[in-house]
Amino acid sequence: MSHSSVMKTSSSSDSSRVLRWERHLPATEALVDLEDVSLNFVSYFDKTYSLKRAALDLLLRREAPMPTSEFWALRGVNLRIGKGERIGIVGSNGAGKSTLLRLMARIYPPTSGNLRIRGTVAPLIEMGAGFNPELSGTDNIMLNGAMLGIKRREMLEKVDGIFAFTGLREFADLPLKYYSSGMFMRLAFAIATEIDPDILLIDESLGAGDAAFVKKAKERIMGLLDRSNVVIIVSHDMNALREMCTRGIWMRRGQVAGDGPIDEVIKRYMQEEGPSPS
Ligand SMILES: Nc1ncnc2c1ncn2[C@@H]1O[C@H](COP(=O)(O)OP(=O)(O)OP(=O)(O)O)[C@@H](O)[C@H]1O
Repeated sequence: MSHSSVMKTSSSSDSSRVLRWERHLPATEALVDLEDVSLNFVSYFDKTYSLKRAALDLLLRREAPMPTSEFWALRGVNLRIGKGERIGIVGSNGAGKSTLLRLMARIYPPTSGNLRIRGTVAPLIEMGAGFNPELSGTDNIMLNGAMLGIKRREMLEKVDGIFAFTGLREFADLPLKYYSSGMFMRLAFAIATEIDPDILLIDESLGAGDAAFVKKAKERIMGLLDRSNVVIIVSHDMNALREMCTRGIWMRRGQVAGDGPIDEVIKRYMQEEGPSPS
């Protein structure tokens, strides 16, 4: 990569240190470019609104309460990701990691800021999205291909390779609802990687397979990198992230608290938010 990088520590508004990797990747070279992106979830349920109160409101012909709570799951996120980068996203529960991935998959639009994604995106995000439990394995492969914008003929040529990689050929005609979660995960992973996306988004799912499959999956991710694809992984498995990623992004309360070499970011994250030694 042509851009240079410098590690810096600065102070954020909540006075905790923010680790930044000053990157000089021009916007034209970025496959993923987030500029001051924020995302707000509005809850349409007032949690204190009980059945009793609803009945009273109805009886007294009072207006039901308007949606009250809103929550910023992402705040002012700036990120630029270039070809060949393998990103590991770390952070505590609820920090915004999965939301960030869903935003990059264009499942959620940003509430404010700019999001630019260039190239094909294969999201391995949640088991279920893009799959139909009533259809066979083969039909689900075709369905996913259609959703990812792959031509039917092109996808048909990939079916064999997908079953070879997963070892699930004998289950090709079985409806997906009879697959175990491990089998399902294999299929989803094989589809997402077989189409050779420019950007592969993975949420935790790597941990779900048996050891042999996890090894094969890691090799495939490394192969994607050789072809300069971008791989972005959300995981709580620090060892897997150290092994597979080059750059770490640490999310804290919806904000980027650290961005830099994976080892450095994990070290700082564990120091500040990791389990305290007993
Ligand atoms: N669809 C939604 N509607 C409302 N709030 C949501 C929605 N999705 C996520 N959130 C909230 O946004 C915050 C960030 O959630 P997110 O799933 O991104 O966290 P995470 O860092 O991936 O956590 P974990 O490690 O537990 O998976 C959480 O407080 C969560 O409750």
